[in-house]
Amino acid sequence: MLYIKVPASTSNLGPGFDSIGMAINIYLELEVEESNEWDIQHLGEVLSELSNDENHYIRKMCEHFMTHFELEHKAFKIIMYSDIPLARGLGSSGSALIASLEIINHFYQLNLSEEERIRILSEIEGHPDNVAPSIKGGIVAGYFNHATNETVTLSIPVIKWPIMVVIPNYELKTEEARDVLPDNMAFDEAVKAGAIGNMLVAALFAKNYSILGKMMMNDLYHEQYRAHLVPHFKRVKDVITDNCYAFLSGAGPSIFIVCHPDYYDENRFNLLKLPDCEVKSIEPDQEGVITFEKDGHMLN
Ligand SMILES: Nc1ncnc2c1ncn2[C@@H]1O[C@H](COP(=O)(O)OP(=O)(O)OP(=O)(O)O)[C@@H](O)[C@H]1O
Ligand SMILES: N[C@@H](CCO)C(=O)O
Repeated sequence: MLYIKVPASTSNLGPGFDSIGMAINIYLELEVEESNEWDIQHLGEVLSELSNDENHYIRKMCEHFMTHFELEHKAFKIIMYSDIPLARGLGSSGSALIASLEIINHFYQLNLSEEERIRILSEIEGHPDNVAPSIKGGIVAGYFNHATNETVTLSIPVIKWPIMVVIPNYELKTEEARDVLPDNMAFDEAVKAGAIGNMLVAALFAKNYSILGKMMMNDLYHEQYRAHLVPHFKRVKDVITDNCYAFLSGAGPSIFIVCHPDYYDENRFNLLKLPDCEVKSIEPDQEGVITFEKDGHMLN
């Protein structure tokens, strides 16, 4: 029996659009074995609405990889549990994609390296900021070069201040949140946006979380275009104090909060009063995806 555990991710960290993400301690777990026919079972609430037919994303991606690598098609029995809410900007599709490639890598003994898996999956997603951190763990900066089909990634020290995520009770599909982005950006605006992103990375390495927070809240690439899709974003910004910083997690609608330790309790309490959302205290996941063979079931 193959066991796979994939962390969720928050991407962009504000101005690191499509290129910086962090793995977090919310997980997708799977038990997988070869079978005569496809059989996908969902445990728990989060995945309960998903179909288990041929349109299931993990099945579709496994079949895609079998064709891509010119492999004889196999079927699998999968039992799956997830705490990663779907279409909330916490990388659920990236985690499912990683699980699919882990299955193929294991059962066909492809021995794909970590870098190779990140490259293959970044090409499918179009950007590495969910899959790279969920594979490597921690915060990862990545660049996917569409022209040469290469990916470069490097790890960055994780944030030491407390973090929370506000998860609204509605979905926002990444596709919809990308459709509202502009096709072009003026040169001077792009220079400013890049400088803010550079300062974000410098602040992470310098562990200067006040500057980090300010940079997180100064994104020019995507938040202004997506804000109308996430009414909770303004409500969150209205209740947090000056030492607490908020950015849109991935494509939204979840909102990520990084908070000075002395102000954490007060801010958490205020956020808990907001209607129609869940507030979770979380931590970075430092391990990334885990895959191993085992006897018997762990999920039931
Ligand atoms: N474990 C899973 N099994 C099957 N399909 C999944 C799974 N997780 C996610 N999906 C599919 O991915 C869709 C959500 O993908 P989408 O890219 O819109 O959001 P996200 O990945 O949660 O957010 P973001 O990319 O902004 O971080 C779900 O509606 C579902 O179809
Ligand atoms: N960087 C991506 C993450 C969502 O997959 C975005 O913001 O659209």
